[in-house]
Amino acid sequence: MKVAVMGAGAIGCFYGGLLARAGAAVTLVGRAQHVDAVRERGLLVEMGGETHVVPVGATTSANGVAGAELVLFCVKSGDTEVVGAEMAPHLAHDATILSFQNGVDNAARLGAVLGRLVVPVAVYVATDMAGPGHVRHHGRGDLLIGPSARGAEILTLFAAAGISARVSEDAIGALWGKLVVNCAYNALSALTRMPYGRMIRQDGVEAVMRDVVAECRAVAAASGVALAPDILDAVLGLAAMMPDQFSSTAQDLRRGKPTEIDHLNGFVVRRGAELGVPTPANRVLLTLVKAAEKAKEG
Ligand SMILES: NC(=O)C1=CN([C@@H]2O[C@H](COP(=O)(O)OP(=O)(O)OC[C@H]3O[C@@H](n4cnc5c(N)ncnc54)[C@H](OP(=O)(O)O)[C@@H]3O)[C@@H](O)[C@H]2O)C=CC1
Ligand SMILES: CC(C)(CO)C(=O)C(=O)O
Repeated sequence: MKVAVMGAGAIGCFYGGLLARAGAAVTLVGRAQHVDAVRERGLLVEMGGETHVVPVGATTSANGVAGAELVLFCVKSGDTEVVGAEMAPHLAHDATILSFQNGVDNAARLGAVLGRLVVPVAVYVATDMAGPGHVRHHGRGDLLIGPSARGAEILTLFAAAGISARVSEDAIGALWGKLVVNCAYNALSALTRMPYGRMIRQDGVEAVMRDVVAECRAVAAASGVALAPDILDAVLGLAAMMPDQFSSTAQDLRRGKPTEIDHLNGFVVRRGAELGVPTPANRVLLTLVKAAEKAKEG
């Protein structure tokens, strides 16, 4: 299967790199600094104490998706519409498009831009970019993929690359579960500039997290989504599992990059307003992160 990765960052380089290493024909579409490095010496995939040098196609142009049967869509949530529109004219009519993004509505939003089905994927991994064309794996890697006509073929491709994946009717439900975790941790870690272990021990923080989760539950229920009954325990337990982790929102803010907060707490606030469900705790976190994004602009 010919594969294209739209958005060669931490997620795109990791999964694109694993597929290419297993022999798939992969093209990464990314920014010039990554594309230049990959063309010069291959993609570096650092995992399990080893660094693999993976030869893989790379381009800065959205026409890199042309002819791909499978497209992994890996840009941040705020870029979905713009990047979707860039790649739309180049897509094969029968390409299968997988949204490898956090947030619960990226596949639907991209599908609206492209006028076709986009398959949601819940991505359970921790990766980051260590430098140009150099991705680093920190844990997990398994995928829950929504149904598509090519589901079996995709699983075979991923299995050959050592990627653990399964097809599920409930990928969106799984993304809601991730959303609740993100709503509870991302903004608070960004605003306190603390990793989860320290953050949750601060006075009042756990109580705020409980309020955030309760609001997410109410919005999910009003949306017809049943979250796991033990979601609160799972959320609170994550701090002990990842005590040194800073949220991606904290990392984005520190680097002066736009965060995905509009698609995390922001999504819950918007959906709550549509459904008449109050979301004051999520709204405060959203407002403070949006204001903090502006702080660097002076
Ligand atoms: N990293 C992780 O461990 C996990 C991430 N996710 C989710 O995966 C998604 C992707 O995250 P992640 O990979 O970390 O993000 P990154 O920012 O590392 O990767 C996205 C890349 O796409 C690039 N890009 C944006 N627009 C274009 C364009 N028009 N043409 C070419 N390249 C473009 C970005 O460049 P630029 O920054 O210059 O715009 C960036 O390099 C997010 O929704 C995230 O929440 C989910 C699970 C874990
Ligand atoms: C799971 C969590 C909260 C881990 O940091 C994450 O997805 C993020 O930082 O965006």
